[in-house]
Amino acid sequence: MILEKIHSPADVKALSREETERLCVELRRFLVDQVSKTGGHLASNLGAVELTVALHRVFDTASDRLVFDVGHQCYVHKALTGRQELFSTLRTFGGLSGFPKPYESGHDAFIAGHASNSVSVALGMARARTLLKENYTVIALIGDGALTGGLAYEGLNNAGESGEPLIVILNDNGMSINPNVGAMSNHLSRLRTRPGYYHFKKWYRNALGNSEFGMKVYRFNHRIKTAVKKTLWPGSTLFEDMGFTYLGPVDGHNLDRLCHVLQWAKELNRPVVVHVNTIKGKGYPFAEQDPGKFHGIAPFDPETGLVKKKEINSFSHVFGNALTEYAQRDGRVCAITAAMEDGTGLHHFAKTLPERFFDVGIAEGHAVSMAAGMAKQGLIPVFAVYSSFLQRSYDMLIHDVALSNLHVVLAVDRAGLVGADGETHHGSLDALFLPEIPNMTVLCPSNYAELRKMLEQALFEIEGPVAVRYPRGGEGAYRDDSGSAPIVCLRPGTDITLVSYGTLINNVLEAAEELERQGISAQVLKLNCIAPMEKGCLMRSVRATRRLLVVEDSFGAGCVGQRIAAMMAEEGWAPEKLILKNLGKTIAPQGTVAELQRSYGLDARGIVESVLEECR
Ligand SMILES: Cc1ncc(C[n+]2csc(CCOP(=O)(O)OP(=O)(O)O)c2C)c(N)n1
Ligand SMILES: CC(=O)[C@@H](O)[C@H](O)COP(=O)(O)O
Ligand SMILES: [Mg+2]
Repeated sequence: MILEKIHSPADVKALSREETERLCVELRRFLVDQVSKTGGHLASNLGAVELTVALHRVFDTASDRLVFDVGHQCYVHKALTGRQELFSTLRTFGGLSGFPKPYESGHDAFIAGHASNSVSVALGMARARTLLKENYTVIALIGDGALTGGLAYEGLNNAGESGEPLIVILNDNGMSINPNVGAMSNHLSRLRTRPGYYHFKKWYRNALGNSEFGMKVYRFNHRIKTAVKKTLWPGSTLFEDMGFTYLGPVDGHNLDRLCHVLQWAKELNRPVVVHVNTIKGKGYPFAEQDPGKFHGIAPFDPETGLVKKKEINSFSHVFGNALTEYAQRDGRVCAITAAMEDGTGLHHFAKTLPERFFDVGIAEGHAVSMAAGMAKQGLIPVFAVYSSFLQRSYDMLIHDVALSNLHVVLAVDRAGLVGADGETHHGSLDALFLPEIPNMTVLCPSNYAELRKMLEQALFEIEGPVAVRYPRGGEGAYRDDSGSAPIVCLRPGTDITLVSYGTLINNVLEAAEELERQGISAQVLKLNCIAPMEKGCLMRSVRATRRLLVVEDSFGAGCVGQRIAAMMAEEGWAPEKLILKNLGKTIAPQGTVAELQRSYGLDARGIVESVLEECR
């Protein structure tokens, strides 16, 4: 086994050509084997095997800076940079992250998780290198999906004009999670089919020779070359028009070509785009056939490609089906996704009502502004989006939606702790920033029945912007429809008021039962609506029990508990005891949701312990 002997990129560089080919075969086997046990982002990594090996043959990631976009395709990089043995812990609590983490290794240049920032980060690094008179190469590795995000164009716009030596590698597999969308994707498809251009450039470069003089002539003859190229291949690439040297398209599974083109890009010493064609899922037939399913997959049987755990229903599925039903009832209802059709449960809607389904690419800010335009002209747009990705749209929510009080509906999926994706993906902010937005209503279903009902209210009863937020996964034991009141009392009690919203109410109810066994009578209030907040019921309850505990899986500053406390203070009153259980100032790591809730004391046991500590 060659892979076993790879402990650092130096070992990769020392391999013969034939050994390197074998390494790629072993890496694919390793990926399928490991990810089948832990789950993870398989298809993108399978597609990037040769590209990552080539990067480690040509560059030195200990000093050169390799900036991953999204970072879900970093597994091979991790395996080649001394972290092979940690793969059994991939995406688990305290284990190896599925994304680049500088705290894990100096080879991880920058944190990643959200798409489209790599060119901007890389340009920042390149500027730092130049100003500090240092000498290393900066590389942004961005997928064609991530290239649908507006931020990527801000980076390219600035980088192309800067003249700053920088390499942007475009890993083009025609796929985002679902097939890629948009005009840029079409432009890339056209480029993919003109390999002759790469060969012309290669010939031209070879004709000048590899000497220092030849390279100088190559660099300085840029204009002549461009003129010849324009005659032979009319129509330049967008990248060239933006000031980059464009190399490609290159077969991303041909190691020799990859190493050649990367070396060449390095020597050019200017802004370069290397366009690499890859196949998502390459080498594992199940993933090649269905790259969407293997983009991010739960543990599976490598022999059959079947997921081990039976698929359970989820909030996302219930949302998607309910929205389709409501849209069939009212022709104004439209669905918008930012490249998350499957994850947000919108596939059924997309198939049933394709003319009212809009996948805008990884463009959350655009999605919100487009929804605003739709709402202004009489449609009822629903933007289904993961909580942490909605952070990208903050100003659009205020400027384009809230200021005009437009009826845009946000279906905020993955609200709260999400689990194995970790730091970058937890929805720990939406319960803080959405209620702050003027005119915004924020509804918090605790189960499927409530989600269906609240979505209907959001669409047809409530005016202005409305968010319905729900977590990753499924409902818990609490399945009643608690009714339409903004706050409902689920359990009477006299010693303390326990407050929560969403599925965390399950933990609170469990805690209340345990407290009763221990002689403490806890009143349980469930917030169906966290904005605007209804104060009457809360005030009455806490005035009676004198003690208040609020449980949330959000950051502490500005959380619902703090807002309740502020509201009471405004009334000139405060509870004798106020216990706020949340994520505090910390960024929650990866792990199962149960493990994370345990570690923050947000589970029933943690709630009981806090109450006993404070109330005894
Ligand atoms: C801001 C943001 N929105 C959505 C996502 C979810 N997401 C993760 S990977 C991905 C597709 C990326 O496609 P591409 O960059 O082409 O990489 P590939 O998986 O094809 O290798 C999406 C939509 C994200 N990570 N960040
Ligand atoms: C890399 C990325 O951002 C997505 O693939 C994300 O991991 C999806 O998460 P879910 O598994 O919750 O859909
Ligand atoms: Mg892609």
